Amino acid sequence: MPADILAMKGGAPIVCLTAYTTPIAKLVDSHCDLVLVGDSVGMVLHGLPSTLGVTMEMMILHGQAVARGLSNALMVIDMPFGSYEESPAQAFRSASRLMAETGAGAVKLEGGAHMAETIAFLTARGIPVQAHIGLTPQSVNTLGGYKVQGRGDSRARLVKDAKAVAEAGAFSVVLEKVPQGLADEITAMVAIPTVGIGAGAGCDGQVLVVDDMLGLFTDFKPKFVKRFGQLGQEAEAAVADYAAEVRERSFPAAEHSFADEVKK
Ligand SMILES: Nc1nc(=O)c2c([nH]1)NC[C@@H]1CN(c3ccc(C(=O)N[C@@H](CCC(=O)O)C(=O)O)cc3)CN21
Ligand SMILES: CC(C)C(=O)C(=O)O
Ligand SMILES: [Mg+2]
Repeated sequence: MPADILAMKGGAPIVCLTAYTTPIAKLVDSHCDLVLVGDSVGMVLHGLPSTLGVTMEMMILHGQAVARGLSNALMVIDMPFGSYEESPAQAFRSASRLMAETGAGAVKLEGGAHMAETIAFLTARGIPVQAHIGLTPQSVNTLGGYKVQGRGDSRARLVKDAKAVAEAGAFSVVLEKVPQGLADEITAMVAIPTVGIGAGAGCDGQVLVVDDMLGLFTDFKPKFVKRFGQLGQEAEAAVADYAAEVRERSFPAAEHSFADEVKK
């Protein structure tokens, strides 16, 4: 429940990973407090160039798949670009649909002070909201790239954003690509847990894209990613071995094949 996450403020670090499919949800469920069906799914699984092309239909399909794999962690689902920014009413229609059709326990949306009214509108109507500030990938075109946020002039604005989403009723806030000192300051200041991605070790929790931390990609490694595995390399080596064995007819072996008659 979102209330359990809120209660972890200042306590044991909140563990969060993304998941987009049932098998990965099953794998991460018992280890995580929170599992995020991120709109990063568009870039990670569908080959989109950014998260802007992700649709409600994609989020619902992946949300349903993840829900089938979870029995422990709280499922949070990203609201896709264009599904909530226009008005609180539009956000309620989209968020209620995401929750009703997937069984998610909360939604996440990008934005600070300018989304506070929407966050208050949703929470007042039974929809727990996780906010996401700092580097908000759905705004990549106005931010001018996937850059660190909150240095220099924008520092004070980020502090205001964190306060605004907390006061609006968000049960938690994701801080993405924020300098660690600023993340520490925000964490100390707001009453809700901060979940960092590229925001230092002082946050109340951490989140990563599961494919990144598994090392499934060999071509994408932002500074904030640590590869806890090398699954991409392992997978490629396995595919190469398969191809070689097919070409030399050593696979399939007798043990993978069926006799014409079963011996009595
Ligand atoms: N696989 C994956 N992991 C993510 O963390 C992630 C996604 N996809 N897609 C949605 C957003 C986009 N995010 C991104 C995308 C790119 C960078 C990146 O390229 N960072 C570079 C520097 C780029 C720059 O400064 O312009 C880095 O080294 O951190 C970081 C986060 C985070 N999210
Ligand atoms: C990286 C996390 C915070 C996210 O928003 C996503 O996966 O879409
Ligand atoms: Mg996202």
